[in-house]
Amino acid sequence: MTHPLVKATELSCERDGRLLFAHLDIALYGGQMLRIGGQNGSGKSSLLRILAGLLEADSGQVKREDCLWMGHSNAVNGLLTAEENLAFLAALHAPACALQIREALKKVGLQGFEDVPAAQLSAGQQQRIAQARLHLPCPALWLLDEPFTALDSSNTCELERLLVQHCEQGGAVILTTHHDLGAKPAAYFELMLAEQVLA
Ligand SMILES: Nc1ncnc2c1ncn2[C@@H]1O[C@H](COP(=O)(O)OP(=O)(O)OP(=O)(O)O)[C@@H](O)[C@H]1O
Repeated sequence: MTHPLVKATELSCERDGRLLFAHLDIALYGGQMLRIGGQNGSGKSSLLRILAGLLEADSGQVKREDCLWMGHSNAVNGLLTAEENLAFLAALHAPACALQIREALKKVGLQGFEDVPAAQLSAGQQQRIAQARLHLPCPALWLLDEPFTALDSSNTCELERLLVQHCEQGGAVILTTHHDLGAKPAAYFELMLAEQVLA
């Protein structure tokens, strides 16, 4: 193994007077997947946001490579078409040409919807626009917050397959999900957050 794509040391986080986690160490290498689990409000999204650099921990350190972030809200703009949205999201990492964008939309089943404003698409279709980013050139480390929300069973299976393939090709995935994964890479780990209350 070389160096980890993300390494967190001694992380602690408290929100609204509640200790969510403390002294947490995480190191994830290429080829590995980590699922962060736990009940609603246990701190899964908070931890993922800290790993992505979107939220500051109360203590501890995070070192990581560039990452692809997909949050709870899919960052899709209802006024833009599916194609325009994906072009915008792709450009956060590497600009993609029109052909690549159309191919990626096709891979998530949005062929024929390229020119439709996202506001006129269903929640699952909007989620699939965001998911299409995973079919374009992007960083090796993927941080995904509840990526299966609003996806039907066939798209759920397809996304699971894609995540496994990404790990098998040397990428790494950290995700939060309440969904039981049907497909996992060989190097699969789970971190369950438990609710803790400050004394
Ligand atoms: N913006 C915020 N400001 C203050 N507290 C917050 C904020 N967002 C979340 N919290 C608190 O942090 C705690 C953990 O929230 P978080 O969203 O990390 O949990 P979660 O495990 O991802 O929950 P869920 O499964 O419902 O998505 C909750 O008690 C919540 O009230």
